[in-house]
Amino acid sequence: MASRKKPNLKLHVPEESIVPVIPPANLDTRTTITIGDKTFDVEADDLEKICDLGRGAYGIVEKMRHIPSGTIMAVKRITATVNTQEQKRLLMDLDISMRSSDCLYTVQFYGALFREGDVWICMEVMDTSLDKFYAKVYKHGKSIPEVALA
Ligand SMILES: Nc1ncnc2c1ncn2[C@@H]1O[C@H](COP(=O)(O)OP(=O)(O)OP(=O)(O)O)[C@@H](O)[C@H]1O
Repeated sequence: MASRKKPNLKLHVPEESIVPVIPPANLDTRTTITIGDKTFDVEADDLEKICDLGRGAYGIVEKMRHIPSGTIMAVKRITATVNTQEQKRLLMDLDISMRSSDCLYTVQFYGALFREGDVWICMEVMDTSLDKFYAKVYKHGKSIPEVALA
């Protein structure tokens, strides 16, 4: 069998861009968001749903407009029940979002807030996601290069 050269799929993330962030112990019903040079307060009541973006194992993701500023964002809504496993999962999700907020290869995390027991994670909207894009690529008989997938 011919030997295949292993592709270099390592992503190079500069050390200084990895900033450890501790998830907030008390999420509030509002959060302060900074996008570029604009900073504003976001309250769940100021967010209106535009459409559904998708559904994950622990929450639904919706495209929303922050009415006062006109900012469009993706909001992942996770129902916080008393189930500790779910709480853990939720905090892990938040933690990952926050930790990776400076990574070039992930969406920008804007902030999180509590809404009637649910946690809303606000983030940058992607043009598409791998699950949707992959289906299009496959339909056209194409493939995604491994380096892009990595
Ligand atoms: N920032 C975003 N912009 C656009 N679409 C998004 C965004 N985040 C999630 N989605 C869409 O919503 C779907 C569900 O997202 P979610 O993060 O909940 O999925 P998951 O990682 O597959 O699930 P889970 O983390 O619950 O196991 C995604 O597959 C994607 O299609």
